[in-house]
Amino acid sequence: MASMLTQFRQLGRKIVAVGRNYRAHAAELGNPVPKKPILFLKPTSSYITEGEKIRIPEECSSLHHEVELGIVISKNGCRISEQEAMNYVGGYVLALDMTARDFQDEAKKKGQPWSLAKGFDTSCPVSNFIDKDTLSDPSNVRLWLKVNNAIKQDGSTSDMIFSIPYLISYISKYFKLEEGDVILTGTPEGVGPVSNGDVIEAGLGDIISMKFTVE
Ligand SMILES: CC(=O)CC(=O)C(=O)O
Ligand SMILES: [Mg+2]
Repeated sequence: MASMLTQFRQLGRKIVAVGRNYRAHAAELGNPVPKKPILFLKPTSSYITEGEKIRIPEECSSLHHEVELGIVISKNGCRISEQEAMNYVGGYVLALDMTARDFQDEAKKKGQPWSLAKGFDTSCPVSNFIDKDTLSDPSNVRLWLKVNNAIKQDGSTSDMIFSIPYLISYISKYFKLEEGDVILTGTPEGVGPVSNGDVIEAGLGDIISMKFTVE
């Protein structure tokens, strides 16, 4: 299991991301609270790990940070029940769902997909793999993020609207989940812009932290 992070990158498995899974984040962007999970995909080419830089996409004028808990799937499954769901979790990663907010706002207005806003190269920085046993209660863990040492996001996964078992079950009704897939579970409030040269530091309680520079 220790090599799972390398493995999921090599497998090139999909990244399924959940939007608006925290009421306060939906409210801060003036979005309604969803009745069902909002899903979108990020390409595996968007992954970066520590040491690599976050690049502002061409013509983007508002690149936002979103800190999220990522679930790493350990085995293939379709139509997984909520009761069985946690048996499909191999571990976790701390992730940033970097978002070109101006692109997303424009896409929303025009009813277009979010692919460019969410899936550009370097839009999915991830931490080292976190073993399942290291995170005993993923439903109640602090998620925090600082920009240039100033705290911007400080939330808890206990505020998720849709639980981890529910998300795994819901997603697997539509997408076959495969070993190495990652589910990004949404961001708490406090999202905001970053600029060239900014240093983003994020953490999951005191279990893991990671640092990325914007360039
Ligand atoms: C408004 C969003 O970008 C949705 C999203 O990604 C989230 O984490 O919430
Ligand atoms: Mg997000």
